[in-house]
Amino acid sequence: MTIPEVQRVRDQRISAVVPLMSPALLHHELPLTAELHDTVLDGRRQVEDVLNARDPRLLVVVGPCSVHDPAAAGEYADLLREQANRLADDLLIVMRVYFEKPRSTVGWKGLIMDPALDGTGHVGTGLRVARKLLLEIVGRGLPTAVEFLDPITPQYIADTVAWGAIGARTVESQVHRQLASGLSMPIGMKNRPDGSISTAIDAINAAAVPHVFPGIDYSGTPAILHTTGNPDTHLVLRGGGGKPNYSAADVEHSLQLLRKAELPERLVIDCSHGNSNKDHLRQPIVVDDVAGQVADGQHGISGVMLESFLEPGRQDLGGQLTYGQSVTDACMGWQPTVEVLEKLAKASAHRRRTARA
Ligand SMILES: O=C[C@H](O)[C@H](O)COP(=O)(O)O
Ligand SMILES: C=C(OP(=O)(O)O)C(=O)O
Repeated sequence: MTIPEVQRVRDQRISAVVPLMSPALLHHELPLTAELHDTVLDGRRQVEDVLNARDPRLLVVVGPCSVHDPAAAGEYADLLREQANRLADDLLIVMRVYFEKPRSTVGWKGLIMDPALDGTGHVGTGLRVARKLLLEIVGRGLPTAVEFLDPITPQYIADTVAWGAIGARTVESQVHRQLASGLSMPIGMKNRPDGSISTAIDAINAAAVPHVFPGIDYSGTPAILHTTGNPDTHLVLRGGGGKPNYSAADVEHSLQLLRKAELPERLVIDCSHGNSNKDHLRQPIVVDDVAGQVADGQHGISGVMLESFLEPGRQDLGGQLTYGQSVTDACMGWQPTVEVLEKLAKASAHRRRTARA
């Protein structure tokens, strides 16, 4: 085939191809120092210990729905760090530092895909900004959590992450299950947006075993990746299908499904999304219920997820932005977040004390 013939069939809907630095180049520019490396490993070990009941604390994955302004996320991390230290006997606090947003249809896809927030899609800049912020947050001693959405991005940032999620919209995808099987940290599998829990259980089983699939290596070269399987995946209940699924009966039902599938009986409850009907004012109501279950000795609840930022609510992109307010889902403001964390710490302390007695 001549080159013009190839060009008539190839890349017919690609309007531009822009070079992107390799993961190795970005790591060289923004390295994970030996000290930060130990902090990441320690954060992952603590999450694993909570999930495997070697540590009686409650895992709390908390932070903005998405990062759109690294300065505001950094300020939030400073505040959260104080709470993480203060409540460390009872809670293992991990900050949501979410850069990739899966959309139901279309919308802003997060800071990695669109760091200028205007659809220009400077992914190289997005990866650089994301890695820099993750390193800064790890440098404050806070473990970080992200959703892994694109199968290429983990090579650029996953070394900074202590807990990862496969989201409700991708939990049925083989690509994401394969990815989870090779990721180095515990991964939460969310129930599907229609509420299906069995799909997340299938994902846990699929990610637990080795897979072979094409991807890129650290140098950015196409490679066939052979994974070992991830033993630290777990269910995340986020509500769905128009119904919440955080009640004591829902939790018991999910634990039964896990038992039937011969999987560890542990789960995380996302107090936002389908469990709050995306109303940030409902998150504390969900927390009240979940804290009650924990205090009553429900050991199947390993953790909770909260969406929280400096300012309550949400705003649309496009106009003058309010500092510290979410541009995706509505978040609790800072003060209610502190109150909710205290409530969860008390519940966790009570569960630990009564288990010992
Ligand atoms: O967490 C954020 C959103 O719930 C998710 O990205 C889907 O958002 P959308 O339904 O507004 O697209
Ligand atoms: C998109 C998210 O959640 P879900 O996949 O549950 O909708 C999220 O946690 O940001």
